[in-house]
Amino acid sequence: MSKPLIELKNVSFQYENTHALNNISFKVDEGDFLAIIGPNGSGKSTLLKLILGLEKPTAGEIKLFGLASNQFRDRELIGYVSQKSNAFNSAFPATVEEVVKSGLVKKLGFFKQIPKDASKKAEEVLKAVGLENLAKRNIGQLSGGQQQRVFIARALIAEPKVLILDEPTVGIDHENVQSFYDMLARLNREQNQTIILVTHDVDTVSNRISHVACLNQTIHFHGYKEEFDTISQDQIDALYGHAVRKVH
Ligand SMILES: Nc1ncnc2c1ncn2[C@@H]1O[C@H](COP(=O)(O)OP(=O)(O)OP(=O)(O)O)[C@@H](O)[C@H]1O
Repeated sequence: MSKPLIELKNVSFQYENTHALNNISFKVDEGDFLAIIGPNGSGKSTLLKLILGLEKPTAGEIKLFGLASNQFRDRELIGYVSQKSNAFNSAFPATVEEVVKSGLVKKLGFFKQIPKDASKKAEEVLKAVGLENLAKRNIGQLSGGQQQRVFIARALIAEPKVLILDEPTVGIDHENVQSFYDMLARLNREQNQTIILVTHDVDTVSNRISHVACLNQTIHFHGYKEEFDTISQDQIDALYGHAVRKVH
């Protein structure tokens, strides 16, 4: 069997005054679409920071592509889109295509030339996120939801094995949230793109994901989405208050 792409074993993390994560263990295999859910302050962003190597665990072990996190060098294999990406004003002087191509800089290094087939690759990833007709448009003239798709395309052009998204639908209206998650589900299904998604939209996203992790300092549930469906709303309320709604 192939190695998990990401594996956490008994990971804990402490900020100076806050014990943010306690004894977290789970793994992500190729092709998984994992939603991490939990109330505000439950440690979701901290967990992503640890996976991205921006913070080191206080205890426990993180393995990326079978290697201990501190020995892992191919950081471009992990694409990341933060929750505040969609913040260009209408005068920002770059086209959608240019923003997407800038995603190659991380992969190639700052001084390498952008390859000749970059435009073709940009076209492919823009198609994957459903924005092929907006390549020449100024980025600032796109809606928040469209800008967020551009940032996903920008991450995808570097061909990451894992795509990590931190609350990507913040500020996007309900209708566009649906089609945004459809787009992610297509990437996962048709291109076997492994996705880790931090979200509060568990009801909207639940029929598109393969796994769920419920986090509140520690992992209260991790498993297949079908198992998650068997947990009652009362049990979820006990853990999260009313922060998480499950709708079948
Ligand atoms: N840089 C920091 N220094 C000290 N404490 C921090 C820092 N960042 C986060 N914390 C604390 O760690 C805990 C977890 O925060 P984190 O941002 O990971 O939660 P979250 O689940 O992502 O929250 P939200 O849903 O509000 O984004 C919180 O108690 C928070 O106040």
